[in-house]
Amino acid sequence: MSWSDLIDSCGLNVDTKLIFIGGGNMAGALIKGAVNSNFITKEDVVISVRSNESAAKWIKDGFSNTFTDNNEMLKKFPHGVVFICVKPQLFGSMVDQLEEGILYSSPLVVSIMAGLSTDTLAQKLSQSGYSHSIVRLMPSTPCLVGASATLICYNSLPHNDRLSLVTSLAACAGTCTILDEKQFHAASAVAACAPAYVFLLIEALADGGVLAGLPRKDALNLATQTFQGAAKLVAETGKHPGQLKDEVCSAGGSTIAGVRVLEKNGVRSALIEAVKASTERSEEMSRMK
Ligand SMILES: NC(=O)C1=CN([C@@H]2O[C@H](COP(=O)(O)OP(=O)(O)OC[C@H]3O[C@@H](n4cnc5c(N)ncnc54)[C@H](OP(=O)(O)O)[C@@H]3O)[C@@H](O)[C@H]2O)C=CC1
Ligand SMILES: O=C(O)[C@@H]1CCC=N1
Repeated sequence: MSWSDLIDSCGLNVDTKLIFIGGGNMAGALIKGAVNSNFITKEDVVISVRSNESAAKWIKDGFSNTFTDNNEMLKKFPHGVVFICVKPQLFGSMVDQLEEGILYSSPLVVSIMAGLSTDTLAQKLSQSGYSHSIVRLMPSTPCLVGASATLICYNSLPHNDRLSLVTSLAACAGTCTILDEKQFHAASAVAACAPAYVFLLIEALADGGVLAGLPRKDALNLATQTFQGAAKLVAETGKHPGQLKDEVCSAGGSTIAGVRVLEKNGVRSALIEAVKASTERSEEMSRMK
């Protein structure tokens, strides 16, 4: 189903837009992924950014409804589903600059901001006249290629099947998992932060190939395909990754020699600690005012 079919089935006006406050890396991946998968068109999208430079880029990419003034945008499009995509640290000041009651007619507000809880969001957004459900969406940049493990939670179920607007957006960008907000910090670390860990691992694997004499381009292609292949094998066989690792390691062979070095250097522990640190930082951000 496309966005226009969905808004019709939710009883919303045919002109209901997706309004993005913030059009940076994450909103960009989400929007462009959804356009590429034909879930939305560029005309369905309205975006606000802070700088003229960013606005010019969006307009050049064919998103003509781009603004640098949130009040002007929300007055022109008062009935849109609003996605808040600014950095969490800027949320408070962004809302303080909105005119009182300006979100009164929005059918749904969705936050992609890390950390900030639905309670914090609901409390702050009430000054802008918003009093419906708050949905949190935690995508990752692989949205751009339809391969994000996106998370969703909410403080109360949006009425008239409006949650489907968000689950469908997530589903067109990969997988969509609805969970309890209590699990959101940990799940965000594994699903939304960890792509950065994996990019680092791919880069390091390629560096190893270069050290061993491969041309950089070949090393990077091989490392990328290796990660893709290994992830696909886990997903499609359902086998435990430990068993799949054992199936690669021949007795006295070359793989176990490399595995020994990974274990000696604490790669397992480093990943575990990284998830713990990202989870704790997200919890810390939730306490920001
Ligand atoms: N990056 C990621 O992988 C993920 C990020 N997130 C969340 O997404 C949010 C955005 O992150 P990310 O995209 O990486 O950050 P970016 O810095 O790339 O983007 C932030 C955007 O917000 C805009 N902006 C800043 N202030 C305002 C304002 N007052 N009104 C309108 N727009 C404004 C900026 O405009 P300008 O371009 O002009 O500076 C920019 O386009 C964060 O809350 C983050 O927690 C969630 C999941 C994954
Ligand atoms: O680093 C961050 O805070 C955001 C949230 C998840 C991914 N990037």
